[in-house]
Amino acid sequence: MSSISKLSASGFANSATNSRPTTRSSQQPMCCVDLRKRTAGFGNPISSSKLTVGTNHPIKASLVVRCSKNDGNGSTVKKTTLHDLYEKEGQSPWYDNLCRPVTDLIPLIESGVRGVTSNPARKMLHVPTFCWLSLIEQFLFCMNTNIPESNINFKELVQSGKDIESAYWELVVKDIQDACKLFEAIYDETDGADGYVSVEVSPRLADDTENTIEAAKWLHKWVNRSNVYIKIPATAPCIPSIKEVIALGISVNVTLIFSLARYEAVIDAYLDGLEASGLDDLSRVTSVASFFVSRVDSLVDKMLEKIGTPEALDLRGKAANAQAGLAYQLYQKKFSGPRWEALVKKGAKKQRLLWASTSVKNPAYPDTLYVAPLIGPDTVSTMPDQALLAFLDHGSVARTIDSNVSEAEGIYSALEKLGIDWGYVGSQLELEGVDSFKKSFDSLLDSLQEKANTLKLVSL
Ligand SMILES: O=C(CO)[C@@H](O)[C@H](O)[C@H](O)[C@H](O)COP(=O)(O)O
Repeated sequence: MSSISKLSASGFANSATNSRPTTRSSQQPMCCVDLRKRTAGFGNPISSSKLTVGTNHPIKASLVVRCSKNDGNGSTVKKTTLHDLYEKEGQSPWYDNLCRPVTDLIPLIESGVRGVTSNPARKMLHVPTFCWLSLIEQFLFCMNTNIPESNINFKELVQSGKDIESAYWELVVKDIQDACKLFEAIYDETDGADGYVSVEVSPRLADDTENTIEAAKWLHKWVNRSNVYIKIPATAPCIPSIKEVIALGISVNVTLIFSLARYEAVIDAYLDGLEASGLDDLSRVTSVASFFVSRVDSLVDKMLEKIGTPEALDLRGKAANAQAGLAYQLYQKKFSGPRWEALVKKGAKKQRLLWASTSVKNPAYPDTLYVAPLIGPDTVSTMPDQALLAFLDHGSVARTIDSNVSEAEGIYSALEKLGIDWGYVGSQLELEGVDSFKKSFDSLLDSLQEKANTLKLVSL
């Protein structure tokens, strides 16, 4: 058996024996409200059945169609593996692609999606034929193809003299607010534990402690929704920003975490922030720690191939999930004991681990490799289109995240013995992650500027 098929057959995709007994497994899906009513007030709601950039996109289209089949249009909503994931195992499936129009999220929510993450950046899929489009790219695509692009009139913004970055934020904030409205029911039903929409501060601030704090305050105030997560990267300069922002009572999605050492610093920043906050009730300040998975394998696999021994080659495709398993152990350790119990008395909620970068980059690997082996209570898995589609189609739901801790420990130290420096892996991926987010952000602003120049010329 190849190392890869072994992985799915046993390894971290092991079927678990320690499933959490659930009190909700026999209930209906949590969010059965008529979500279409929630789009009232969007100004210019765009029907999800209409031809849009979202549904022009092949995988996104299949996902929306797949989920729409689940929409009983008034009749009972069918249960999916996403509902099972939450109800039986306590993991929240989120959608890693806040899309335009946000009404495309409705069938996904009805199919069990419980939150959404968004990126300012273009995310190149490591498959040569297409890429995901960021919100702004979708916006530009709509403008260029005469599809109603937004309720915000970009032309008017430009003509009123708005600079491009301000116009960018106007567009993004409106989408985030609309998406927040769609997830409000889940947020309310779970008393603020779930149903979040994330929006990231400018990636240009990743090495700027003070301005990240200011940007988070400004964005939080502007979006003005209880269920928004302000995304802050886990770079060394932003660790103190996270503490400060949490202390101010702002909920945070800490992103770009690639190593156990940095993850521990992130948890400490959350705990320090809660302790420093003057709030009597901490129940409304929540956080997720976004631990990236597939990118770890992409880098470590290359290093293993360079080493080239049979032992090294056999460890390909295993580093990311082994490290993630150990992160879950750390999570359990840090959110227990006297320090944590003191915060619980004031209503504090655990900072949930969120698995990000869950799409498979090596087509030889099983398509649910970064979802199925990482299932555990009080976690979130944010899945882009193809991972979500794969999991809906043939995902198996069982607690796997701690079903074989000693195997995870064994793999982690075997990799170390082979010369894989986990410190290097973490810092290299962080560097690449921050850099690519910055570059994409800059190129998006350039594209918007180009569009603005054309509009100005047209209006002269
Ligand atoms: O919000 C988050 C994590 O906080 C996610 O959107 C996260 O940025 C994405 O999962 C990653 O950027 C996707 O990474 P990848 O699949 O391109 O490696």
